[in-house]
Amino acid sequence: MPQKTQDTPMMQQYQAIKDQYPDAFLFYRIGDFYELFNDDAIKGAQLLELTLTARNKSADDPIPMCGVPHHAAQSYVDILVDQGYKVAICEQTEDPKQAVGMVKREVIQLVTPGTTMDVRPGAAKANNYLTAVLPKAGQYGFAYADLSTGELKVTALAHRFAVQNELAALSTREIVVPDDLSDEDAQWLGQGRLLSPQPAVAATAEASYVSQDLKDPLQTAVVVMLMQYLLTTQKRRLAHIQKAISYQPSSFLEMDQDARTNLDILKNSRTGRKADTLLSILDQTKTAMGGRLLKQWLDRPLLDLQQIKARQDQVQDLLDHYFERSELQERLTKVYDLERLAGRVAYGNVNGRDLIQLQTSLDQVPAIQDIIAKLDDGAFAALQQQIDPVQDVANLIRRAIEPEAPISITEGGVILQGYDQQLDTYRDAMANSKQWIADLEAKEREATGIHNLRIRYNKVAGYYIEVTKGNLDKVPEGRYERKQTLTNAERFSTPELKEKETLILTAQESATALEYQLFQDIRQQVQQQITRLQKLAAVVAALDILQSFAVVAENNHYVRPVMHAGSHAVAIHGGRHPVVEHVLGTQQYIPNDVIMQDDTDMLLITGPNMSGKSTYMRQLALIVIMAQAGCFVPAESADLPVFDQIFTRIGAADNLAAGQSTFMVEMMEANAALAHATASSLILFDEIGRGTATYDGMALAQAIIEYLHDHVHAKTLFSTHYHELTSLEESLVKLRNVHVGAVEENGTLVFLHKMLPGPADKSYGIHVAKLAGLPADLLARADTILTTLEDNGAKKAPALQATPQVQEAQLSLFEEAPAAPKHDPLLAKVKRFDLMNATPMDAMNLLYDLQKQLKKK
Ligand SMILES: Nc1ncnc2c1ncn2[C@@H]1O[C@H](COP(=O)(O)OP(=O)(O)OP(=O)(O)O)[C@@H](O)[C@H]1O
Repeated sequence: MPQKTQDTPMMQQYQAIKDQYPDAFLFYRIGDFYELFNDDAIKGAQLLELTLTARNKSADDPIPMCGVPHHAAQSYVDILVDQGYKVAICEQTEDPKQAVGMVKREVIQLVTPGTTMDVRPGAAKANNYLTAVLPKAGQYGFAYADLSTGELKVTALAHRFAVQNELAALSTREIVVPDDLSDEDAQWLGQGRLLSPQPAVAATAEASYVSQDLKDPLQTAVVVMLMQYLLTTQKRRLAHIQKAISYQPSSFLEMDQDARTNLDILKNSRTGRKADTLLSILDQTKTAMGGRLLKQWLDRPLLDLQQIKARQDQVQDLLDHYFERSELQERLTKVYDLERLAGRVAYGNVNGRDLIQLQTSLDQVPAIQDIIAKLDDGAFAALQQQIDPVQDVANLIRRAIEPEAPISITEGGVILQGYDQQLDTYRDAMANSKQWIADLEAKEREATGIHNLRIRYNKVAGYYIEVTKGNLDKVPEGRYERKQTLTNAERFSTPELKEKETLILTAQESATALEYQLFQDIRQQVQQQITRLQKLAAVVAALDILQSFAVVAENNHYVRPVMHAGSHAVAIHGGRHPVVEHVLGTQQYIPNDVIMQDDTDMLLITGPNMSGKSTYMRQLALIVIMAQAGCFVPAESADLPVFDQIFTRIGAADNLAAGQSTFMVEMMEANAALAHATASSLILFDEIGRGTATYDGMALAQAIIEYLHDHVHAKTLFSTHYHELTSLEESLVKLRNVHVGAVEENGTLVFLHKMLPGPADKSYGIHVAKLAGLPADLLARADTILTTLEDNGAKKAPALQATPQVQEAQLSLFEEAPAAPKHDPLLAKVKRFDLMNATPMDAMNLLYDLQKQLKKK
């Protein structure tokens, strides 16, 4: 009976390996291909658009199969990992020629979304963070690492909300979790992310090393868990992973997930791309490291006043020194990605060209030091001291590595002449022998009188003397040994030529082997210095950001904000939204003040849609973030406190996919602010309550305003279209009304995008309807209803204490239908008005009149 296909030795080996990686695609190497089998093949063929074939097609049990050529495998792996899958790379670990029976195979690496080292263009300026979350006794150990740069950070978080904020900040795609994670935790952690369970195992030497500075057992445990996962997937020593640094999210300006999305800091919330974000405006960095660090600075702005001022001093200094700044930029453009080069050195996949890039980068450092020395040493003294130029590594590479080194490190040509005596001896032997052969050719030509006699080399025949057919009669008898006959020529050898050939070939083989060994040795030496290289990379990255801030400040006319402690007062004059200003052009953008001294905690912003309320609110938050990141800000002047947190509820963010209604999300976000904000926080609430029926929405909005005003005291911008809320200014001492100005020009309403004191004129809505071309009698009817409503008591928001009158007002507030109007001379005037024959301007005049008289009342 024929053997079943699934039972062949190869398929048995395949299955044994596959069983160890049930949740990964197994790329199984056969010759020049990686093959996928069974379910992997069916799914893989679909995802990778490959042709699905079968192994042993004619058998009863053909096996589904598809494959990719090994040299193109990387891009296929990237596609799968991009979509959130894992890929196990299984190689042949012995030479098939030497194998007895089945060729040995082993998985050499498990590529996962959180561990992939994406080398595609554009990926350089982004970190790929693998996160680990370890819940224990109501707390969460939280660690993250970037495998390509070796960065490793850890913290302990007290609640889910904080974990979610951190996950959002890091845009993490994969979370390592304990293998006994509860279903409930798996549910919320796993939303849109891959969860990779890791069994608890004793810490290896590497895991102990990276966690050795940590004091908190939970933080140690989560770092060990993360490191063990890295070691199991990468299957090699990871010398470049840095010792874990413990941090507290609360030592930076914290932003909730909604704030990060809504403020378009790193990603545009509509497009998901970098264009039209704060990052895109501020990123004039020259190095990939600077680009990555800038994201971190914007993600985690500072709280420490001294640190903020220190950055500002440096930016100012670079602004004042134009020539030094240009020189610095020029140097920085020649610095390659030191962090990732260091990572590749540790990883063992560095080649000669990478080392040359490392040297070129290090060659810039002494010049950079000179430039900094010319700047104000007050601002740069600390940074200057931190620079270790690591010139020993640069010198080693300069002495050892061929500047035009080939990509391969196994075929020679990588190590420079003069670096190693033994290598030089081999090379001399090769060179001398080649000269000897050239001399032999001349000698033989003379001896035989064959002018076109040639000595040549090819891989199959080795060195040989070639004589064309016509000259064969001149070949000396006995001394030449026939090797090969061609149509037009004969090839010969001589004993002395054979001897030289052996000498040359062994010298070449020895030289190549020695070169490889020397290269590994140099790599080892560089690897010893990885920590120093990583430190240098961090300083260069910071310098790069500072010059970027200076360039942006100069080009965009930003000013240095004055930062103060001890009060939460805000005074921004002529503030601008950095991104909208960029999109509209400076000419088009209308600057606005934000003045909230100690007597004001809240600005209640009224104004119609599209008038610029959200832009105004976002503008404040972005100026705060920029200031606390150390950057200058788009304003004529800015005097700011240091905020501890930013909360936002802006726009119609819906989370329907997660099964929550828009209004529920709105309330949850509002709640996050109410629960966690302090007097040092900034809150932006845009039209809270509009997600539900008018009256309960308005009631909630008012209650939220009152709560924030009385209990939280955070600086708050609250925009609303409930005009009634503007009367709260009378009862809440720290609330001020502001509105967006508008003028009527030639019968149309034009928004000025200018914030002005006081509440908005409430009939804007009807004006806008008029602009939209609604019928005149409909508009007139709306006018009438408006007056009726207003008169009916819905005009004023209920006061704080529920006196009998107020209770009455509250009741009428919740009545659905307007009651009949009472007698009033103003109403009489409206009644008399001849709507059908009035111009829009007449209507405006009437309204103006009515309002004036009402205000007098
Ligand atoms: N200060 C400004 N100067 C110039 N144009 C502005 C300014 N502020 C806003 N705009 C323009 O007005 C448009 C609408 O602004 P924004 O979205 O802030 O309005 P809004 O009042 O919040 O509207 P909605 O209530 O519909 O969200 C913006 O896209 C921008 O083009």
